[in-house]
Amino acid sequence: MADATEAGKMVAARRAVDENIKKGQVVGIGSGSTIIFAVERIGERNKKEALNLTCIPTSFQARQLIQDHGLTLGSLETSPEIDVAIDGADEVDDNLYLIKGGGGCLMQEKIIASCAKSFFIIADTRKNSKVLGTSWKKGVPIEVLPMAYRPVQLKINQLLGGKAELRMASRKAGPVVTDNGNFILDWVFDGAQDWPAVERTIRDVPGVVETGLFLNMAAAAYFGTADGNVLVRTSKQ
Ligand SMILES: O=C(CO)[C@H](O)[C@H](O)COP(=O)(O)O
Repeated sequence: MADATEAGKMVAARRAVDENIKKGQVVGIGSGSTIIFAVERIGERNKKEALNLTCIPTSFQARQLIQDHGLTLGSLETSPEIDVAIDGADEVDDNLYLIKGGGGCLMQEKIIASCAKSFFIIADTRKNSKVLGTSWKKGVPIEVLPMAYRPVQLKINQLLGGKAELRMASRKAGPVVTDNGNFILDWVFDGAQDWPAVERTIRDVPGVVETGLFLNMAAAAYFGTADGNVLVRTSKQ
C-alpha cells in the first residue's frame, strides 16, 4: 500500500512538471512528501535541458530540496511574480478547494500560491474527494501567534463548533513550531461546510495568521495511481 501511494505521488508529480514547467520560469516549490518527486523531476530535466529556472521555496524543506537538486534558489524579494507554483495537498474537493498544512507549511505555501500565475496540485489518488473531510480527518490547519493560541482556540470552538486542537510535536516536548515561529491549531470538524464562510470566520479571529484552506487558487490537480495513470481535474471557473 505504501509503495502504491508513493508510485501515485511520483507519476502525478512528473506529469505536472512535464506539462507545466518551461525554460526560464520562476517556479514556486511546495512542501511535503509529494513535492520531492516533482523537484527530482525538475532536477533531472534541468541536467538535460538547462532550464534556467528560479525556484522560490515555501519552507525550510523546499529550500533544501532546491539546493540539493542543483537548482537556483530565489526569493519573493527578487522574484515577486511567480510563473508556476506546484505543491501537494492533504485533500482536494470537487471545487478544487484544498486543505493544506499537514506538514505545517501553510502560510508560506499560500503566499507563494497567491503570487503564481498558475498553481498546480500534485497528489496520490487518495486525496481526490468530493467533499473535504472525507479522507482527511486531521482537520483544517490554522497558523496562530503563540501568545494567542488559547483565545483563538476557544473562539473557533464557539464560532464553528468542532474542536481546534494544538498540534503537538512528536520528537520534541511541546507544540509544533512553524518555520515562521508560530503554533498550529487543527480544527477538526464534522460534516459538509460552507468553506468560504468558514475561511472568513477563522481569518477574522485576531491572532490567526493563516488558514490551510486554499479556495479558488488551484488551476488543476493531478492525481496519480500506482498503475501509472494520472487523473487531471481542472478548475470549473
Ligand atoms: O500542505 C502541505 C505541507 O504544509 C503539504 O503539501 C501537504 O501536507 C501534502 O503533503 P504530502 O505530499 O506529504 O502528502
